Amino acid sequence: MENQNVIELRHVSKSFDGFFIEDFSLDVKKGFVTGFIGGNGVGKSTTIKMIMNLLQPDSGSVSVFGLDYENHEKEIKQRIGFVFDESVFYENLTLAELKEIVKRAYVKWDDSLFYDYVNKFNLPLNKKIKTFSKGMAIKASLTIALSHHAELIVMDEPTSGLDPIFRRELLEILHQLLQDGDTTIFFSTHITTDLDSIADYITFIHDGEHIFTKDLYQIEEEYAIVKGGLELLDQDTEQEFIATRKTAYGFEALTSNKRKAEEVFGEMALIEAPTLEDIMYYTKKGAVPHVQLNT
Ligand SMILES: Nc1ncnc2c1ncn2[C@@H]1O[C@H](COP(=O)(O)OP(=O)(O)OP(=O)(O)O)[C@@H](O)[C@H]1O
Repeated sequence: MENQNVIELRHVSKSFDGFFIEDFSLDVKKGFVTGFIGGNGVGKSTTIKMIMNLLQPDSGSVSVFGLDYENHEKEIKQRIGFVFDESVFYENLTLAELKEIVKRAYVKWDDSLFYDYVNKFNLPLNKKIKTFSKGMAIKASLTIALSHHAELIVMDEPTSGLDPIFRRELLEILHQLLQDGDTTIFFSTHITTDLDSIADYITFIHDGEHIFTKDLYQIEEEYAIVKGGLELLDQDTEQEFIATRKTAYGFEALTSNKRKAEEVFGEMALIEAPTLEDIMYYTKKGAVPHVQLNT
């Protein structure tokens, strides 16, 4: 049977001075959208660079389409469209000139698709790329990435620096790509609300550690924000929470065991669905176990 994971990281470690990813494993499922979330400096770009072979792990393995980079780099790169935040384009070129260079690298390059996106994004073909605004540069990067019928689209914060209208357009384009069949999309973002409408799975990384990959439904089933009076808190009940925030009026806390919280607190507390931002916020605060946030 064909492997249903397009990306597999196995026990990957990578360290920089003062930062490390250790024993990081990850599966990205074929044909789905996986949103990659986490705070600033937790290792998202580093992970994406390892997926793209722009950085090599110190140990562990990375495979894409079931292939390793050591023996299959060309084949893997043919099948990926990559969009990233930093401009590594040849900035003195125009988009038309850049296209002529890039198209030679891709067997499945499609000029008509390229011009469709250029028109859709209203991009100038004959202006130097260095004169592009940040949004235009991301649109240009996206245009290049989408013009060679890639099976996997990897994007490092594609929506950062984009206005809300284009962000919505981008999500629509991604929806269309998905309808065409087997395309897999993996992208990092800080704008977690973008994920509600498009992501099937969420991968959450914190301080170089893979906290979870879950589908949105599973997150809703397992995680909850619990709100109640301070009298409900004691050592035992607090153990249930990832982190607790106390105010003069009561507490608010995140649990990853919603059912247990319902059993323990019943009608005495409010039990609500958390946002992805809530999960990120409390996980960061709870990195020291059972931390109390007195605000
Ligand atoms: N080439 C490098 N040399 C040294 N340190 C690096 C290098 N690349 C990344 N780092 C460090 O690794 C850590 C993780 O960085 P990374 O860019 O992966 O985070 P991120 O999750 O993408 O953050 P952000 O959301 O802010 O872009 C940071 O502390 C960063 O300074």
